Amino acid sequence: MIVSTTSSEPIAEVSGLHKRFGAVHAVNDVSLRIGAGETYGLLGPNGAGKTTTISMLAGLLEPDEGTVVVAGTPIRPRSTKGREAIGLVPQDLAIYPDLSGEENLSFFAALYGMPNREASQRVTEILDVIGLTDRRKDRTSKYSGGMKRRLNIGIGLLHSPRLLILDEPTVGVDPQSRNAILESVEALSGEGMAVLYTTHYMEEAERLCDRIGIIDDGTVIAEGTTAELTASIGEQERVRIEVNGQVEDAVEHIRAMDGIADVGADDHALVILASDGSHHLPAIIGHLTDGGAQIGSIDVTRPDLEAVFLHLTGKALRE
Ligand SMILES: Nc1ncnc2c1ncn2[C@@H]1O[C@H](COP(=O)(O)OP(=O)(O)OP(=O)(O)O)[C@@H](O)[C@H]1O
Repeated sequence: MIVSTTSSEPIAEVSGLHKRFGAVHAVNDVSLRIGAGETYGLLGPNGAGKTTTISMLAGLLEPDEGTVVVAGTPIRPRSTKGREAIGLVPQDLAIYPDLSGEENLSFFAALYGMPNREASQRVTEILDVIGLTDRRKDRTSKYSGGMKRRLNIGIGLLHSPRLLILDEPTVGVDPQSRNAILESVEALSGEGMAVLYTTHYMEEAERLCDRIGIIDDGTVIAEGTTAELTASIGEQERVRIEVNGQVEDAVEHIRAMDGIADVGADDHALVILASDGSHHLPAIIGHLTDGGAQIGSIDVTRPDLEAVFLHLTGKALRE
């Protein structure tokens, strides 16, 4: 298994977590570290153990075994110590439909015991981060599902946690809200927040996460950057070039280039496999056009996290 560690100040340190529900070993020896300013993605299908892991990380569920330390403080379910460092945004919404977005945030700020002046400034900041400033006065019963989800994230951010935990925050939200959520996470990470992001959408993990743990059946089966994970399965980039004219003569020439794994041809196209196929494109195109061929479409397919998951488990990430 690839294991990569963060180089920044560790904010979340999870070691050897186990949780069983009867015969189900929901979380089986999960360890991970997340540094300041780092977004860590826990990527896995439904039922893989993501929610159970973060419930233990946030101190809501007692692990059978293992330890959690956040911002230097051990987290234990029966103690509130260290909780102020954690912002947990669960899948379930906890907002009041009769209150506006702004009133919801102010209500939770008061609940956290924030002095009025500090609260009002923080609420303004949060509305900006989650992109709801212009809708702040509307009752949340009028909000779309995505806007409610964004407000839920805002509530998790009120007390300025060092670690923000988001449990599948974009499931069932409209594209505009989805984008707003991804942009908020990028901005928060840029400001130094550690983020744990669970998802079964590989595009989100690829876009947001500095490192990704792939979880299946309660076990993190691989961990690394997207590039490390895709490289680990030894799959190549596939470059398909549509060509008007003869391609057979070019096949041997391209095959002899350094770094080319294989070349195939049919009547109208060359298919080239290489670990860094796009890097070779200029030389390949130069060779083809010098030989009088006309180039049509060029299509580069890179191995992605879906391919990694399939390779490691024999299953598709999405059902
Ligand atoms: N309270 C519980 N009692 C019994 N089994 C549970 C409980 N919570 C979770 N499980 C089981 O543990 C396993 C992991 O569930 P978990 O919710 O952590 O997965 P997940 O990756 O978050 O998936 P999802 O996206 O569906 O929430 C599943 O088999 C689930 O049915």
